[in-house]
Amino acid sequence: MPVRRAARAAPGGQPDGGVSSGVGAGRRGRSRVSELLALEHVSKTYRQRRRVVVTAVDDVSLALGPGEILCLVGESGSGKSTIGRIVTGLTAPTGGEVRHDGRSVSTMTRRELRAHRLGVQLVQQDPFASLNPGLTVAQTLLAPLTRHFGLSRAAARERMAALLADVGLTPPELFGAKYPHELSGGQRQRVAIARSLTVEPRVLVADEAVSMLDVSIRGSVLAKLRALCEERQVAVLFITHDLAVARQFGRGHSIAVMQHGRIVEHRPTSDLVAAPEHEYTRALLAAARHEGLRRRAADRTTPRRRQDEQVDAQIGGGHPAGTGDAGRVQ
Ligand SMILES: Nc1ncnc2c1ncn2[C@@H]1O[C@H](COP(=O)(O)OP(=O)(O)OP(=O)(O)O)[C@@H](O)[C@H]1O
Repeated sequence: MPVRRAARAAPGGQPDGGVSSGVGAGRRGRSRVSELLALEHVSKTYRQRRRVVVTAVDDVSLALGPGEILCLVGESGSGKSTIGRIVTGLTAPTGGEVRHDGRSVSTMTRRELRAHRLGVQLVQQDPFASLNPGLTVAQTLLAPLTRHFGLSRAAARERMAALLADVGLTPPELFGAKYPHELSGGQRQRVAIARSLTVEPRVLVADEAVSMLDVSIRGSVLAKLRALCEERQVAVLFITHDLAVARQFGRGHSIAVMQHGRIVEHRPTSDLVAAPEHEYTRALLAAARHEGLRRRAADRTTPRRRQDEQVDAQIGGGHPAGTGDAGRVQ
């Protein structure tokens, strides 16, 4: 199926009218001065006993510039995580090319590959599974700081305290001494975000990074993540099955919708939400609206706080970088 030509959101959120997914995206991506990371006609098939079992990703092209957010949305099994794994270098594509700073990952030396993998960090769905249960928060954060940057113990501790403050976990002495099981889900995910930032990545792949969190704290974690990435000009590939979350997190940037391993629509967030062009996008939007109405109705019958509105306010409220809900620990 041909992929639509689509305008992309440039850093800062202004669509530049170019093509960023599907046929032609790579050509344009190569000419972009600000291209940081790009997939060009990437495919991934999984085989079993030499037989093709599934085409998880089929001819996908996309590009990310510094500080740019691209939300990848689609139903379960559409290939989102496979793209995330390809971008982070955890999975090799079976076709196409991945470029970092204009260099093809497939031709990189071992040293360059190491730098590529450090520069593209993954924040996963389950922070419990991604944090070592036997290490305190301080041990988790100090290791990369001393190992990769060769910082002295004192300098690493100072940097760790700043990172914990950045994700709203203060005082650092209190949180540094805790093990993952002594933290709430929201706190664990903040530690996972802080850890991914220790190596000063240029790209973050957030794969369903908040979907296990209670809706009441989801917004604050997303607001924190967005503010940090804006402040550091880190590009984000934000993977989610939830179009409502993508709409909020990707405001001013762009959304790519995936179905059966292909990107069927990739446009600036506001345009895609206001006038979806693909039938599948329209179905996703209708489902998101239905879910929103259902939650609001449930809120009216429950004297609890209106969580959806709270999430909207937290995500859309434009917390100043580095503040957000700092000091209000979830
Ligand atoms: N290691 C693997 N071996 C074989 N098939 C795989 C493997 N990993 C993924 N797949 C298949 O590839 C397809 C895409 O999977 P992927 O995890 O990328 O989808 P997804 O959109 O991220 O789904 P979800 O939202 O449920 O995580 C699915 O059909 C899945 O079963």
